[in-house]
Amino acid sequence: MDIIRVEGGHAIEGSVCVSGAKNSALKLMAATLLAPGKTTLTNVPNISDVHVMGKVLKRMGATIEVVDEHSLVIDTSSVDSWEAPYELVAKMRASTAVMGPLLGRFGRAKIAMPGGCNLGARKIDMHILGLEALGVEFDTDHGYIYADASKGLTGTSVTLEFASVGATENLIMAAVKAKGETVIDNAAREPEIVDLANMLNKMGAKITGAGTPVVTIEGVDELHPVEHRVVGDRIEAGTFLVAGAIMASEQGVEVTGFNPVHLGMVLRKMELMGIRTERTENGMKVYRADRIAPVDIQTLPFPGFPTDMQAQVMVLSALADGTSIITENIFENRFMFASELSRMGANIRVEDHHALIHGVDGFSGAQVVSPDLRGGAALVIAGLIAEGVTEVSAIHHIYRGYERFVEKLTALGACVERVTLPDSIDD
Ligand SMILES: CC(=O)N[C@H]1[C@@H](OP(=O)(O)OP(=O)(O)OC[C@H]2O[C@@H](n3ccc(=O)[nH]c3=O)[C@H](O)[C@@H]2O)O[C@H](CO)[C@@H](O)[C@@H]1O
Ligand SMILES: C=C(OP(=O)(O)O)C(=O)O
Repeated sequence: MDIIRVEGGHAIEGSVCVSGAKNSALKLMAATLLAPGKTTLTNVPNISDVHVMGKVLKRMGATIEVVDEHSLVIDTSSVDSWEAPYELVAKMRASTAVMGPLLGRFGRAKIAMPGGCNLGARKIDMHILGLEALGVEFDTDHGYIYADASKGLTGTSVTLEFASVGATENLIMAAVKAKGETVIDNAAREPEIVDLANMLNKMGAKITGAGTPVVTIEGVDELHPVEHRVVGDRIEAGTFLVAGAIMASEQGVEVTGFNPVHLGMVLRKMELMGIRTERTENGMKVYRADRIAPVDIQTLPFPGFPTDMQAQVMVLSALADGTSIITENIFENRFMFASELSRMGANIRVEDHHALIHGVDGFSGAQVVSPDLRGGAALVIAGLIAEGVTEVSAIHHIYRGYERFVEKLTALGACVERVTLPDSIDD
């Protein structure tokens, strides 16, 4: 079993460059299915979720050439299967992003039903309702969804009940090949959706309005392969900014490789907490806060505060002078992290989707378990300032979305290592 061991109390400084965004790269990889031929993706993060999406595409008959650690050439010309199997969907829910492209190109898809995960039920009913409006017929059998668009996809108007990222993406990727115009109202506006639309437009799609609540897609007959660079990971950037806010030396920590505009609400809340950040030529610099002010945050779809930054910012609020309140509106079960942070001395009371966080003077190192991807990363960050040693287990969650997390922190001067523990005699 591998764990991440952190010795607290070492200041960090210097510059860290974030990788390409997981939440964009996965969808861009799925979108290559729409353009038979070789699409080149650069700035692809080397993380386990990307490896899983690679396996999904290869199972369908795609070939993937790894040009270098961050560049992939994906050839989808010989794809001859339309199935995302259970063992891969169970590993990564974002495998469902192949549904829209498969329907767009082949008119059919067989996708294992994703089921819930440690964040909540995570249904895909909105994906299905939207695709049905485009003319897709659905059937479910033995845990699989069978989607059939053999009668063709026809442009339509879809109003999403909630601005779902995944539903918006699947609808866009199907609608690019539909006959006529599709309008998605109450579309999600995340920067990763804009990245997807940009790549699809380069491929020949006609999408306007991505990044606004109304996305319009004029269907086309064919898409062609392109070269595209994955947008920088705003959530990884935010994670390192939080690390700097609690442990930077006087020089501060610079985070590069992302667009600060994508972190607008996070930076605003950090400012309200008394954390000083400044724009640099290539990103943002953050300085350690002597005193952190309590804050009131609620997670919302972009441009609201991202749920994927909730755990990291809870670390800051747990050290504030006063009581903060964090409301989680996106996932019903995203406070598992709070009880792990409490093992390190945090004072947090969770009631439904609200967390009341009474600031404490410091954390004490402890053995804790990553409850999920962002919670795991946040525990490592908390360990940077904790007194003594923190050992974080279940770190496979962290490696789903953070490339070289330990190495990047170590390069900043943190005392962090990945350790393989011998099997216990009880195993
Ligand atoms: C791989 C990826 O890009 N993941 C991101 C994506 O997840 P994902 O695309 O799954 O998130 P959604 O925006 O779709 O989901 C938000 C909420 O809507 C619910 N819902 C969604 C679809 C549906 O058909 N029915 C339904 O009830 C979900 O259970 C959840 O409670 O956006 C989330 C919200 O910004 C981020 O936290 C995830 O990191
Ligand atoms: C929730 C996340 O991802 P996923 O949707 O892949 O589980 C995340 O990136 O924090």
